[in-house]
Amino acid sequence: MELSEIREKIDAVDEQLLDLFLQRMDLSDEVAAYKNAHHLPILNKERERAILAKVTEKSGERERYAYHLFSTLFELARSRQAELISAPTKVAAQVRASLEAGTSVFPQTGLVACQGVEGANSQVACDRLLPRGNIVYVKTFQAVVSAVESGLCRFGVLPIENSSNGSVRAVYELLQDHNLSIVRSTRLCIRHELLTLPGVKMEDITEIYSHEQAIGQCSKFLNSLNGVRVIPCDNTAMAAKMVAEKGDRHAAAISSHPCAALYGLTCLNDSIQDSDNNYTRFICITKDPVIYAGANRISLIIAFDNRPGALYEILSKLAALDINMTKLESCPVAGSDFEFVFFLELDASVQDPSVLAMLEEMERSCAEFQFLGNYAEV
Ligand SMILES: C=C(O[C@@H]1C=C(C(=O)O)C=C[C@H]1O)C(=O)O
Repeated sequence: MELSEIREKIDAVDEQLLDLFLQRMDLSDEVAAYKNAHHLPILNKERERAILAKVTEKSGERERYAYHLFSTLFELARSRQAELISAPTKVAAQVRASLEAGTSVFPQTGLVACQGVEGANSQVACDRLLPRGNIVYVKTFQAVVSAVESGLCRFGVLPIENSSNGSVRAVYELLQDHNLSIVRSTRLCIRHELLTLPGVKMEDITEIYSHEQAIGQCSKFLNSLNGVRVIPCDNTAMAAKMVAEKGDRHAAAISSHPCAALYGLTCLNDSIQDSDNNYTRFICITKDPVIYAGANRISLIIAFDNRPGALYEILSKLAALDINMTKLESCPVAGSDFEFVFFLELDASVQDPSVLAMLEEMERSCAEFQFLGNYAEV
């Protein structure tokens, strides 16, 4: 048979398939109405198992394809039924409320909580995220969160991931434990310099201070040194400030370029990071779940019940809507028996009703679902 002839036949089968699929979905809608009237649950595992047994028996050597097709049909029927009869989910209701409040333009001014001191990478990020904001410096990531939660600052800026070191776990943990929204993000190219008091030579150094993230990003340089103690501190700019204030000629700081001039230090080596493509993403957080105009990125934290295909179901929904996933990272839950949560980022906007419907479906099917925000990267 010619290819064109075979394809004609496939077209005819597809037409029947589509017709039958729509008929099946109509019947499933009727089942939904019945279940609603009789207070029955949507999922009926026994019925699904019985259908699968019949289908696989009739499909011979192609049983696994038939199994997969019918499992997908059930999944579609159940998600349509949930759409018809379930109350809106918590997150979807909250997102709709944010949208109904009207999307506003990102504010130009306001107090911003920033971890560190002048010259910190977070400060450069603050200037990028809110060029006309007023910075309030605090000591820790937790203090940034508290400043925003208490209303002291309208905004807070935190590092969320680095291209060499991955996610900043401490920040994700704070986002999991507090009800905050991401309203903007930005990406900075980070260079690390080795700063000392003027006149200090490499061989004089016995102690190097910096933030844990920076230490991780300069591991090759640090491993090449002998007899040097590496001491983590709160912030790269604080490390520079400390070396300057102590006046210790055996100490050095891993810090950013502006800190040399800011704290009267000299640069001994102007590029000690493992990779020259070293980027850190920073987020701007608020207390209220606001979605500003131009939002095109969604951040989520989700967890599944431990069952086959759970992650696949989520990914297939994204693929069906042609949504690009820019991040998928699994993170072990501390103190659990190998349970994981997933950090997800999507190129999508909740202004698109099909995206919002998909998030609602995800919320229904996931054991844990946290919507961190829909925002623009600047
Ligand atoms: C359609 C129904 O609801 C769900 C979907 C099923 C299906 O698509 O065949 C089967 C059982 C239920 O989990 C039903 O209960 O019959």
